[in-house]
Amino acid sequence: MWCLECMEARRRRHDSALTETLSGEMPTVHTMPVRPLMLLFVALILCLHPHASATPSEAAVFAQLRDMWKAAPSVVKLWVEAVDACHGPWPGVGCALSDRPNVQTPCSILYSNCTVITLKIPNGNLTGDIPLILAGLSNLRHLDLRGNLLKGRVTPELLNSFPKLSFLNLSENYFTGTIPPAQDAPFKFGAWTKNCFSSQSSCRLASQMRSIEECKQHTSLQLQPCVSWTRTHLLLLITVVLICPMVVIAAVSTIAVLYWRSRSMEADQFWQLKSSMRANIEEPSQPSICRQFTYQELDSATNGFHPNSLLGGGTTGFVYQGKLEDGTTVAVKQLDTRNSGMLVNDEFWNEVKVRGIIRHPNVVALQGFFKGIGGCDPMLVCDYMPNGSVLDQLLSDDTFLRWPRRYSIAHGAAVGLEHLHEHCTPPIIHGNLKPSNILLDRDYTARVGHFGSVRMAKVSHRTVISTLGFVDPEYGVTGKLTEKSDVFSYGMLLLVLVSGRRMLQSQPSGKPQLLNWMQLLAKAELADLVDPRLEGNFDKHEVSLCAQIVLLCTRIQPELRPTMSEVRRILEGTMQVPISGSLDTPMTSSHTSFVTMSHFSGSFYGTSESL
Ligand SMILES: Nc1ncnc2c1ncn2[C@@H]1O[C@H](COP(=O)(O)OP(=O)(O)OP(=O)(O)O)[C@@H](O)[C@H]1O
Repeated sequence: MWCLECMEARRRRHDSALTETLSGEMPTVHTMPVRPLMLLFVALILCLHPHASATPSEAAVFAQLRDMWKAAPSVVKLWVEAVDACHGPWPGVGCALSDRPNVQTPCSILYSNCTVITLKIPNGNLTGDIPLILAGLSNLRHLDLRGNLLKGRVTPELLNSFPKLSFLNLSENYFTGTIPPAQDAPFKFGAWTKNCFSSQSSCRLASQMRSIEECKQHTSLQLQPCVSWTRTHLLLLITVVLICPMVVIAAVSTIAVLYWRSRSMEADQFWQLKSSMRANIEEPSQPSICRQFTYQELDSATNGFHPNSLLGGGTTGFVYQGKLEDGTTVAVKQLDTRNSGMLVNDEFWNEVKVRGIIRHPNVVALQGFFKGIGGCDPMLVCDYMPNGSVLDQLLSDDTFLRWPRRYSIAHGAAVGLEHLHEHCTPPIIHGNLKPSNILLDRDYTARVGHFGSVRMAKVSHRTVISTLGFVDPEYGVTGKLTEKSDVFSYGMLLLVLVSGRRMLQSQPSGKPQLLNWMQLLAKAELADLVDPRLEGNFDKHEVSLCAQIVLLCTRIQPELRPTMSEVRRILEGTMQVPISGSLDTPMTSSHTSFVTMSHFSGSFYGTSESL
């Protein structure tokens, strides 16, 4: 469009038009007598200044504009093609000298370098978009196209193509889109009224525009739907604005309070736990661990005391295996008060509660009790020992206790008894120590079980004597149980561990073999004493120690028997066996001395007469 050939063609057309004009087609006014002179003058000027006009590019722009808008009843019709835009009487076009572009000047033929600075075509019925070729009027400062039928978008790019524009009047057209933001408009003054520009939100026309209906008639106006702010919306907005912060504040405070309370509860629990621990340590008599069971609990734990749950039984009742609701396996001992002569009174239960807090690796823990309400037998609930009792192990054909395990059981039972005698306040006397009451946990660690029940229940003399062989003969005389009674029983237990089950079997006479073995002990060879099932696989030194402890523990005079801590230390090898001045036979002698190792190297002397 702006090429040189194009402009040259126009130039030629322009020259021919001028020739035509000069040959007589000028308006009537020019047919006056001065006409030849004027034409001659113009021709002379044009000869002198062949380029005395708007710039070639501007001329080309106007040529196109005239082609484009010539149909419209506007000033464009008066643009005479034969005359340059800046020199001819072109209505609506204003020019200035190129070196003084700010001052509009009638660009007479005396001046050559003119440029278009003003274009005013108001109310000219111009249609279509703003022609982009207008950008060719690079010095345009004033553009007035108001009151036409122009439409389309006035984009920032279009406005930027008039870098020198200072006044723009596009009002009373049908432009759409949004009013260009002020920062995008290079001009100082802009007039946009009575168009179809929408507001920034694009939902309605901006102020001072035409009506929407009018715009819709002349344009393809499409507005985005507006959110109409009704009163309800406003109320909602106010509510949200007011309530949201309150809700947030309430939530934050609630969380803070809950957090603070949980922290203080944790602290309370910590101090409660700490003080309860202190109470347990400082007040061992507090029955905090031993709990009272209901009959239903124990009934369902033992599957209704089903025979399949029966573990064994003794003189004071039967023992059942049970499973509590929390999954703990327990041994439930039913106390047969009717047949055993046990007196189970308040004193008994108080004692049970005290015993219930004792926890030691060599003592079977008492977990709880049932008081025997409603004609039901009272019961004691203990830790279940998976490997049963020493009695079970020795009598069983399936299991066989090797010597190291027997020695460790002897040691464990001694430690357990020592704990009851010497570390509990007041000291606890077992009163019924025997192989069925030394129980074995999963690791075959010996645990003293069912301790104290004989003493606590004040059982009849007959009941205790029924465990003949293990009971201190002194008890038969005095009816009084002491720690030394337990020491005697321990001695007998040790004898059983060394010599095996033969001791536990009864003779046809009904007398336990054990008594015979006690008689034999004094004179028997060591090898004869040891359980033949061991087949000689035992530690001779340990067996000797055990034999000496048996003799020490079974002395007829209780005060000459060792304490359980002494027994434990002898077994551990941290204490020598006390040397007596003379040989003291067990059970028979009133002599106060201890036996020596030398007694085991040969024969034992003396007999057990009293049992
Ligand atoms: N806590 C336990 N865990 C596993 N088995 C046990 C437990 N207590 C007892 N038993 C089993 O029950 C058997 C009998 O125990 P119980 O205490 O009734 O015998 P006992 O001492 O002869 O009786 P009593 O003390 O009435 O004379 C034991 O030999 C053992 O097999």
